[in-house]
Amino acid sequence: MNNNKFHLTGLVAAPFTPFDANGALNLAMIPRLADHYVATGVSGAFVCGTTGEGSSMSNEERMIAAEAWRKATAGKLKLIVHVGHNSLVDSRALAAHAEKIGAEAVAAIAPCFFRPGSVSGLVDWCAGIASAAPKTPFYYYHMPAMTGVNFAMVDFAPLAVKRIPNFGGIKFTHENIMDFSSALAAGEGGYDVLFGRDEILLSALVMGATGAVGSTYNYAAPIYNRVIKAYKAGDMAAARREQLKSIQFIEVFCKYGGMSANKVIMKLIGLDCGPVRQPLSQITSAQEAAMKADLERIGFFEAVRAG
Ligand SMILES: CC(=O)N[C@H](C=O)[C@@H](O)[C@H](O)[C@H](O)CO
Ligand SMILES: CC(=O)C(=O)O
Repeated sequence: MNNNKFHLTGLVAAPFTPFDANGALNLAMIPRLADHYVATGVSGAFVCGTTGEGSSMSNEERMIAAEAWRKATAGKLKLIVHVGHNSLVDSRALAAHAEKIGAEAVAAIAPCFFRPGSVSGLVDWCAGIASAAPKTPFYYYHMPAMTGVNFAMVDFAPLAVKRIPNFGGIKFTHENIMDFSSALAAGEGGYDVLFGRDEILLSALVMGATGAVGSTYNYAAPIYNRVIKAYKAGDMAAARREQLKSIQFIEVFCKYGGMSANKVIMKLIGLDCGPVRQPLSQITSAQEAAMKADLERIGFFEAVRAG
C-alpha cells in the first residue's frame, strides 16, 4: 500500500460545467453550485470530468474553470480536478496547473483513441500524468463503458502503488462490484476506491465503500445521505427505499436523453447550468416538460430537498 495520508470520503459531486446560452463558460454560477453542495451535505467537487464535459472544453477553459472552482470551494469542499486527455502533454499541463492552484487531488481517465494495450501500459500512462503534479494525490478514473479500457482494478492498483508515489486511488465507475470489492480489500485502506455508479451506491457500501463520486450528487445528495445514514444504522429497509428513489429518477432522465437531460435537472431545481456542448444535443422543451412531470409524479423534488 502507498503511504497516502489523503482520503476522499462521503459524497463528491461531479459538477455540470455551467455554460451561457452561447455555450461560453458561465463562471458566475460556480460559487452558487459550491454553496448548494455545502448546504446539501456534499464533501467535494470532481470538476471537468464526464459530467463536467471536460473533454468538450479547451485546456485553457479547463484551467479557467478549475481556478474558479478552487476559489469557490477553498476551505469548504475538497477539489479534485479531472485532467484526463488523449494527449499526455495536455494532461500533464492540466495536472501541473491543478497542483499550482492547490487542488486536493487530480484524476485522469484512460486515453480512449489510442488505448494502452496492458495494465502496465495504463499504469505508465498514469505515472506520466501523476509526475506532473508530484505533491498532489492522483486518482485513476476507471470508466470502461466510455473508454473501452477495461483492465481489472485489482491488477492495476498494486502496480500503481509501486510506480506512482502520489497514487491516491481509483474512481471506479463500473457495475463490476466484484472488481470494486477486490481492489478495495487489496488496498487495506492504503488508497481510496471511490464508487461511481450512484444507482447502486448501497451495494458498494455493503462492500466497504467510504467515498463516492457522482453526477446525481449535484442535486440528490439528501437522498444518498439518507441511504448512508440508514445503512450505518443497520436499517436496510430504509436504505433500500432511498436507493430505489435514486434508481427511479435516474431511469427518468435516462429516458429523456441521458446526460443532456441530467443537466436540465439543475435548471428544474433553480441552478440552471445552461446547455450541453456538442457533440451532446440539448433536449427539447417538450422533453423537459415531460421529464419535470415524471419527476413530480415520483416525488423527486420533495425527496431532494435538503434537511
Ligand atoms: C458516466 C457517468 O456520468 N457516470 C457518473 C460517474 O462516474 C455517474 O454518477 C452516473 O452519472 C450516475 O451513476 C447515473 O447513471
Ligand atoms: C460522475 C463523474 O465522476 C464524472 O462525471 O466525471
